[in-house]
Amino acid sequence: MTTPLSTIYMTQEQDNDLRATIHKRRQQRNEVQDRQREPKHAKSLVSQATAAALLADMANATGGQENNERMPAMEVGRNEKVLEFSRKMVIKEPYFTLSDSAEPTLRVDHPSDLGIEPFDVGRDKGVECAEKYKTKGNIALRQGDLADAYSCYTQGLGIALKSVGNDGETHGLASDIHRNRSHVNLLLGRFDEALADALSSVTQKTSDKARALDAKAYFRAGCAAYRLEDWHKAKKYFSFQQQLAPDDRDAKVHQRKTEIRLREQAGAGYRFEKLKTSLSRSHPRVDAATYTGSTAIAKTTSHGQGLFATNDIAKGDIVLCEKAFCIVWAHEEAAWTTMTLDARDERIRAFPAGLAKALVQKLRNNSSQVEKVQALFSDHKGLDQLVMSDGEPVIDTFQIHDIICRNAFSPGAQFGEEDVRRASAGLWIRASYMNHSCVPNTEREFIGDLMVVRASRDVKAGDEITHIYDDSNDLEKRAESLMRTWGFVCECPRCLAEREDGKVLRDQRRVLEDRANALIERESPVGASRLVVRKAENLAKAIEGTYDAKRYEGLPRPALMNLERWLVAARPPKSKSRDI
Ligand SMILES: C[S@@+](CC[C@H](N)C(=O)[O-])C[C@H]1O[C@@H](n2cnc3c(N)ncnc32)[C@H](O)[C@@H]1O
Repeated sequence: MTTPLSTIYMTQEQDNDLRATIHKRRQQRNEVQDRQREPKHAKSLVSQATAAALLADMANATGGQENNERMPAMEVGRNEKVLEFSRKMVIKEPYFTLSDSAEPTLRVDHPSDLGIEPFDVGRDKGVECAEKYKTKGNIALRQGDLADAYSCYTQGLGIALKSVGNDGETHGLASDIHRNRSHVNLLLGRFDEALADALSSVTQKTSDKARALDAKAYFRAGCAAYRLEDWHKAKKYFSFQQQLAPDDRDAKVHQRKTEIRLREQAGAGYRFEKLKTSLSRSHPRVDAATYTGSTAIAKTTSHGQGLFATNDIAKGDIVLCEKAFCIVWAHEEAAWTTMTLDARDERIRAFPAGLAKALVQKLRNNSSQVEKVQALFSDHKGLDQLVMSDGEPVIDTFQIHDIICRNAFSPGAQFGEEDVRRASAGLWIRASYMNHSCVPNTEREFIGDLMVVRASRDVKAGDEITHIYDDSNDLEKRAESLMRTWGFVCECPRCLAEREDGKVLRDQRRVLEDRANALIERESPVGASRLVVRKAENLAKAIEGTYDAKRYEGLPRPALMNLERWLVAARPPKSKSRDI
């Protein structure tokens, strides 16, 4: 990435302040940790516990607050209320604890530790009960309460499915609920289940009504597959929809869109200009497929896995185009940076916590996507296969933290100013396999969340595809950043040559480069006087002189690049030079 995502440079004073705060917090937490907690058994709470009562109870038990004072609803991140007071919560192995600022807190270690008491629809049994849940779900959906709608449909479905086979009516009811829940799942971003629900709802009956409902189900299946970027499946389901509802315009539009995605996936047909014009602050994500190009993931000799060219790629050609797996833009509500102190090396780093949250949520919602993220490089090994618990994938958030630190990219400030506190960050899975080189063979640009990687020189089949993680010309700064953010020492030919130069020569080159940059900034190349051009030429010669011809054979001379560009623009064409 051009700007390392998780490296922040602070003054010594800021660093000390932050460390002091963290150590104070740790101490406070250690002090309160030994205080007696009030463990309570779940059963003693559940019977009468609404969230409000539970929280008030907790406040009394731990904080000694007044009876009428209620704890605020549990906070996650920034004042985000996740417990609703209208619902009954059940907490497995509940216990109260004190936060690091000694506030009474309810501790839940995993989302599956928190259950929501089912809605009660009265004494009805069987089909009537399922019907009531369906109606309640429909009302919740109309009111935009997706969580309640989901919960009602799920309960209704559980009952309806048990009655399948007894009579056709009940089967129809299960289909209806599956179809409705598929819609809710699409809205909730739960695409795996949306797809499964949609397909389960298909009746294959031949009445007009049944065909219309099946068309709707296939539409939802197509949309879910589209969002999972499974274009072949999406095309199949949209075509089933079209067969059942030939006049449906939506089906045609989606079918056409999916065909465009398939062409993009095959590498024939990105319309970059159109994609650029489709972007805005409110629509910062492109509707496009990923093209993995002539690339394959394989083991490198010394730095884990890498990306390799499977064909020759000419300079300027596309190596790969990848849509972000998950991205949070700086201007979005979800953007949020935290400072983390890594216990492994005691370093403080800025971390895109908003991206971590969005990624964990996406994975929890779609277990089919978990393993390809877990397979990405991280120091904290975590889980290497999908583990399910209570129907949900287990996500090791420490592993996700590490994966983000090592693999996330910054797509640049495409929609306004950014700073370290609110910076755009995303995860591109295929591109994550590209290792670093200070003499890379690719360069990249972003169109919204589409990363376009092109060859910056000719690449031969079998070559490793690399990009530059930190493009500083200063060896020390670059090495520090590569170690701090990605944990390795670069052994590329450029680093070896610069190390061999020694500090004195490198410093000398840097002074000359600074002078060259100052000249470039001061003087426009257009109409520059001969004196200034001569000065620039002398500087270029001096910089060139710091590069040992043998040591730098075949290597770029980055300290010269800006000045050379300036000289090309400044040197007057031959016809004019006669006039001077
Ligand atoms: C984004 S991942 C690259 C893919 C990774 N090699 C893998 O096995 O999946 C970044 C990590 O790869 C390793 N890496 C990348 N470039 C390297 C290089 N030039 N030399 C040594 N290790 C490198 C470092 O461990 C770094 O943290």
